[in-house]
Amino acid sequence: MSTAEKETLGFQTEAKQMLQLMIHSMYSNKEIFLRELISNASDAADKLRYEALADGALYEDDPDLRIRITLDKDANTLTLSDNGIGMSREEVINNLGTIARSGTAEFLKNLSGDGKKDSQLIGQFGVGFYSAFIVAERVEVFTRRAGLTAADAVHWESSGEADFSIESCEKADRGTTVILHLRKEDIEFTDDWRVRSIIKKYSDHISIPVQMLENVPAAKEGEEQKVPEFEAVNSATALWTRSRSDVTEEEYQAFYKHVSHDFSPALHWSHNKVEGKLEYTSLLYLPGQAPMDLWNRDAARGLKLYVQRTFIMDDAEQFLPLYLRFVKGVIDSNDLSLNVSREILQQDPAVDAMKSALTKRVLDMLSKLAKSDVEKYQQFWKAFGQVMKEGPAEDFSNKEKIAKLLRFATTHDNKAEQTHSLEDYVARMKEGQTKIYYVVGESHKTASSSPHLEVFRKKGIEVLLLSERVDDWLMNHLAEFDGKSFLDVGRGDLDLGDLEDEAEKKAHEASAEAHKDLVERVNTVLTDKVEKVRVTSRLTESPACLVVTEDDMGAQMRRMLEAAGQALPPSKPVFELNPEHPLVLKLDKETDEDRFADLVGILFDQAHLAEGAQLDDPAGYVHKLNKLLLELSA
Ligand SMILES: Nc1ncnc2c1ncn2[C@@H]1O[C@H](COP(=O)(O)OP(=O)(O)OP(=O)(O)O)[C@@H](O)[C@H]1O
Repeated sequence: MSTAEKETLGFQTEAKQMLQLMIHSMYSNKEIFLRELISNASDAADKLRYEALADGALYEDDPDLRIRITLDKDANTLTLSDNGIGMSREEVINNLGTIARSGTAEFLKNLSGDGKKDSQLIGQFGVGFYSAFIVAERVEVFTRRAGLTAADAVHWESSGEADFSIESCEKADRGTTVILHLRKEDIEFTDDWRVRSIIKKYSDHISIPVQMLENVPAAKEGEEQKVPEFEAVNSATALWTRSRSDVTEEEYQAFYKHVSHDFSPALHWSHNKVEGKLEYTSLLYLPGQAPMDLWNRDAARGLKLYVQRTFIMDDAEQFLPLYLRFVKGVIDSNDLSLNVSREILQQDPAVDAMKSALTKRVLDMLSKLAKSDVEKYQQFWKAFGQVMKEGPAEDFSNKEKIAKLLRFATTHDNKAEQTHSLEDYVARMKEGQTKIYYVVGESHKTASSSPHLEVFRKKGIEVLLLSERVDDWLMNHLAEFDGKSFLDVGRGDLDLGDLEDEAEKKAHEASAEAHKDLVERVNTVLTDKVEKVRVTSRLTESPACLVVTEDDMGAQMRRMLEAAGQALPPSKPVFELNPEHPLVLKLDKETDEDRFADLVGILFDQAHLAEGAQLDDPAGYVHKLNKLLLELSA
């Protein structure tokens, strides 16, 4: 087929669904389409400037980059035209033909049908160009890539339903023109005043002029009518180059939406000019919500990099560590060369120095926020706490700082929300307590009802309740806080240090001695399954529990690695019995060895269940239990 012929191509199935959803959920905030289109045009100008660094001819005698918006009340159209990089035919198909990106199916599953919530989600997913269909029943794009000939231009058209068409056309000037054929009910977007106010509201920070035709008064009799010229509607200076005191909160928020493609407002930001050995400006934002792809480690991340006001690249991930991948923003450096590449960034010592300064900047911003606005900090922690927990392993030098930013659920209030800092914990430590105790469970419920907590509850000692996958990993790297080491209460011998008095220690030794025979009998039954059996003082209500040996990995870590398909050496737990418990007392008196073995088996399996573990032989457990129940009722 010759490229001049008109070709009609279909959107993917999911794409249709996305478009419909977007049109319906954005009806209360229609005007954002203009922000999205201006944002794309501004990115196109940035890209042209960047490519022109290597090939000045791309400017084609038209170096003044700008965006123009024209309105036609009669035709009911809004036209947005830029002289940026433009698109080739292939780029048009790739960029405007695939609404559905990776994760669309997953995303669609998350929708609730509640317009307000869904519109937030759609924003998070990023609708970009397609937001044009919120107000337009038909959209046409005429585009020519810089460097190609006028005959290489492309005309794209769609009514946002099943398909779009694409054909070759002539376009003398480089760049992209988007024509929105507005719906009847959206005629307001041909109103000059209305459109100007939207530009001021959302796009004032765009660094190139967004122009509209000036309003000229009708000529008086005998005078010549003045022809209107294009004039800039926005202030057209890169926002980060302005001084902090000159930028309003609304402007910072509008700029955030431009750099992050996030529809919801930023939570907080930090804007700084650094002078001295290294000279750069940074504007770093904390998003208010986690993006869809936060857990995809290959997803785009990092800052927009500018060198001396010239856009160089999106997603410059070299300037922040992975655990701060949620931070969005801009860095503008005076020290890097304009033809810097990702490879060069990786080797440049100036980049390392900037990375450590920016990391410190983000951690300081977080610690200030935690002090000044607890509610906002909690919102941050809810969205990004799990990512922050990767910090101590990745960034050893800032371990102490990160540790102060961590928040935990604890037995202080037993709530699932992670609201307690380690500093709070330390301040509440008992006299004589030298360790920070924690328990790890599959869920908050399992952790908070773990039998290992019984003695701690009795003594009023606070324990951190950990239940996220990353927690075991975090604890392995944290090791200590404020000179106090962390101790997993489900691991090794119970070590209460000075929290246990002499009399208690003596009583425990005496009990161990008194139950030597019982321990030996239980050991014989479980011999292949346990490392060891012993009596315990950590239980007050449960008859028995499992303990991980000192040098074994935690049960949670083990389950995680096994789920990932790793073959692990078998591990055997220590089985601890509560000698005060009526069931254990009964066990001690049991003379029938078969029944004794069944009862031991049940206690052993129950100890697994209390940990949230799966039983190796659930049917065997049920069988043993039913047998005992029948004997009981006989
Ligand atoms: N005016 C334009 N000039 C050149 N390319 C454009 C223009 N508008 C859109 N594009 C291309 O189309 C792509 C898709 O645009 P779209 O707005 O849908 O997504 P995006 O800007 O990449 O991300 P987001 O959806 O988060 O806004 C852009 O990445 C860009 O390559």
